[in-house]
Order: sequence, then structure tokens, then C-alpha cells
Amino acid sequence: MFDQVSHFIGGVPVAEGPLFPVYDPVTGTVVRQVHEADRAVVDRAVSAARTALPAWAALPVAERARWMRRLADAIEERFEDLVAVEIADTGKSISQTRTLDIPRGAANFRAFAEIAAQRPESTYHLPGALSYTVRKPLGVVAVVVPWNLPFLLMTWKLGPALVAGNTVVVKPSENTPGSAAVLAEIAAGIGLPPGVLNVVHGFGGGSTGQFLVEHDGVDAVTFTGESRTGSSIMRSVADRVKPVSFELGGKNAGVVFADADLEAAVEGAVRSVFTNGGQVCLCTERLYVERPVFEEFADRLAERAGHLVFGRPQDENTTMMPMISAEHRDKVLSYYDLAKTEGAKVLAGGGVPAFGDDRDGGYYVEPTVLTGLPAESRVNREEIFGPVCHITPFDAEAEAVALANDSEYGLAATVWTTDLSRAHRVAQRLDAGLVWVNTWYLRDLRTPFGGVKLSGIGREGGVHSLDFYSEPTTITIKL
Ligand SMILES: O=C(O)C(=O)/C=C/C=C/O
Repeated sequence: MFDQVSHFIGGVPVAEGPLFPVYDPVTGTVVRQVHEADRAVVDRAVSAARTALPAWAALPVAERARWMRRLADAIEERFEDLVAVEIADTGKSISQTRTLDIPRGAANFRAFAEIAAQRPESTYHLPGALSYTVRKPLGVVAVVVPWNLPFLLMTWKLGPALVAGNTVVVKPSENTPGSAAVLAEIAAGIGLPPGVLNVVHGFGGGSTGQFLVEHDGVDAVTFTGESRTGSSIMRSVADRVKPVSFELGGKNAGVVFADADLEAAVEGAVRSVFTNGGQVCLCTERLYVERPVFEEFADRLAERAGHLVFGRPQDENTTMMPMISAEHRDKVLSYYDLAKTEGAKVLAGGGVPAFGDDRDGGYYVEPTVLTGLPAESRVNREEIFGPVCHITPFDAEAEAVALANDSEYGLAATVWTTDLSRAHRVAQRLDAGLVWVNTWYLRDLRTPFGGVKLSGIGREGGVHSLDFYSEPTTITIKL
């Protein structure tokens, strides 16, 4: 499926532009070829979205919500194709792909269909005057999405953008074009009006992504990915003051108190450090553990890291996946080497697994647990985005909060304690957009989702997404 990936413009495939390869991260072999969109192809996609906009925006929201539900139903009909293509591009385990990545695609479209259809409007009464608001879509929205949760994150943005009446041009990551190509086929299959959803493939800076965000016909940009790319996009759109919604990088902290359920905290850390190979913006890379339980926690986490299963994606018991690319694998390993150079104590991992089969050509790294480095170490300050964490002991609550907040990022955090008052007190003091207490990545799609500082601008989720993807006009009538 999809040996060659085309763009999708105005409801039809467009096989134009030089081809570039996508590699299977499990073996490092080419899995498909993809056309790279130049400025002219991007211009055609933006024009198709502009042409489709008036009719789509004019539909009643209930009709657009029905289209979202049709997309969700059609996603479920193509479930196995989506699972296969996402695994081929990313090397994810089939268990994660089948339980998280693809199901969230249908769930995202359904959630925003309901949230939009049920959303109450407001009126404001003054003596002698009545005010109310009407919401209009932003227009043509550029949707630039990453390689770590390709289908989940693309649909997380498309649901609210489309149901709010916008038309979109999606630029998937050059590493993971497949599931977007399937979604394009799905859209064509259900007869989504041509031009409502367009997909262009290519790279970022100096390529398709840059051509798209800086295109005069694009009214807004939503992006999930690295903070420095977010900064670059801001520069590209600054002259036109285009609205941006950014979910960017993180250097997320986990705080474990001595009164925590230690087994739950260890299990939670295994998930929050190693899920998706640590390639999730919400993953924990810094752990702070109260000294009385530091040794036991560190030993148990290190032991669990050593037992993660490097099976192939199709193996049901696989729990560790490869990095998305050779380049990213090398970046993660450079931090492993830096940690060792700086004198870290390596409690688990620190290198590359040897399989003795075709996986040696893939992009695997060992799950790694470090300790012994100072707060100012680059390992504790820079986003690594791999299966690695550093653990630091602390002695007092205030110290733990200060350590956790000592970061240029502020996306997510976890707090592990059985002291109810402390749970609320610490959670409220953490500089993060998301704090999970005695759990991780438990998601209510209605809640505000996003980060502070370098971790982003704005919030997605529930009405917060709809607020980004539409502009209110306040109308006041003299009675
Ligand atoms: O779960 C979500 O809705 C979401 O946006 C996850 C983002 C993960 C980014 O790496």
C-alpha cells in the first residue's frame, strides 16, 4: 500500500514533485517514496482550500458535525490499513497502534462533532441593550503535524478546524506520510467536498512546510513539534500577524514523594518515560524522588527498563520501538554519550541493542536511566525525545517544586503522592500546562491541552480548540 505517496488537492491525488524515500525504522530499509511539493503545488492546494471555503463555512454546524462522524466511521472501516501504514512508517508496536494511535483518530472527529454541535451560544443583557456573538471560521488553516503520533495528532487538529468551518492544507512529517495519505483516500471515498481537506508532502524549512505557512492565502497555522520550528513559523507569519496554535517541546518533570504508592509510581514512570520510545511531547525526562525512597525507586525503574521488549512491531508483547530516523537516533545517542562524559551513573541502558538480524539496520536505542548529573546539565535541560530519564533525589517539597519548575519548558508534569492536600498544593505550584497526579496521559478531550514557556502558545481540546479555529463577532443592539 502506497509505494508512492501523492499529494491530495481539490479531492484528487496529485503525483507531482521529486520523490524522496521514507524508511522503516525497524530495519532502515525504504518503505515508500513520496512526492515533495514545491511552491506551485502548495499554491494549488491553498487555492483549492480557498475555493471550497465559502460553501463549507456556510453549512450549518450540525451538517459539518455529520461529516466529522462520517469520517470517524470511515476511519473505522479502514482501521487495519491505517494500523499497517502507521506501523510501517514509525515502527510502533501493533498493541499501541491498535489501542491508541488509530482509535484516537475516530475519537477525535467524534469528540469535536459533539462539542461543536452542543456548544451553547451566549447573549448579554444590559438595560436597553442586547449583545450576542457570532463565530466565523479563520479561513484556510495550515496544519503542520509531527512524526511521533502522526494520525492521532493530525486528526486532533482536523476535527475542530473542519467542524468550525475552516478548510485545511495538511503537511505531514516527511518521515510519516502514510496515514495522511489513507485519510485523503477516506475523505474522497465519503465524498467530502473537494478542497475542504488537502494534503501536501515534503520537508519543513526551505521546503513544503515553509512554503505553506508563509503563503499569503493561509489565514492561520496550527503546529505540533519542536520549539525551534515553532519560533521559525512565528517569524514566517509575523508580518501578517496570523493566529498560531503551537503545541511544542517539553522537558517534563515527575515528582515522587516518599508517601507515594511506590509500585504505582514506578509503573507510571515506566509508561511516562518509555511509551512510544519516549517520543511523546508529554513523556517524563526528569524525575525527582524524595530521598527516603530514591534508591528503591531508581533500582526498580532501572530493572523495569531492562525488561522492556524489543520485539518486532507485529509481536503483541513488544514494548520498545525504534527511534523514527537515523538522525533522531543519533541525537538521542549523543545525549547518552554526553551523560557518560559528564560522569552520570548509568543505571540502565546507555547504548544500542544488538539483535543479530535485520533490526541492526534500524534505529533502536536502549531504554536508559541516568542519575548523578547536576540540574544545569544539558541532559537535564534540553529535550532529548527518547527512552531516557534522569533521576535526582530531593529532601523537601519546596525543593522538588523548584527543581521541577527550573526549566525553559512547561508542558506536562506528574506528581506521585498519597497525601491529598500535597497533591493539590504541588500540582497548582508546577509551571506546566498539564499536571497528572498518580497517573499519566489520562485524557479528557474536553480539557485545555497545551504548554507554557517554550512548550507552546494556546490550548487545544474541547471548546478551546473551537475558540482558536473561529473568530467571534460581538454584536450589540440598542433595544
Ligand atoms: O493526546 C492528545 O490529545 C495529544 O495531543 C497528544 C500529544 C502528544 C504529543 O507528542
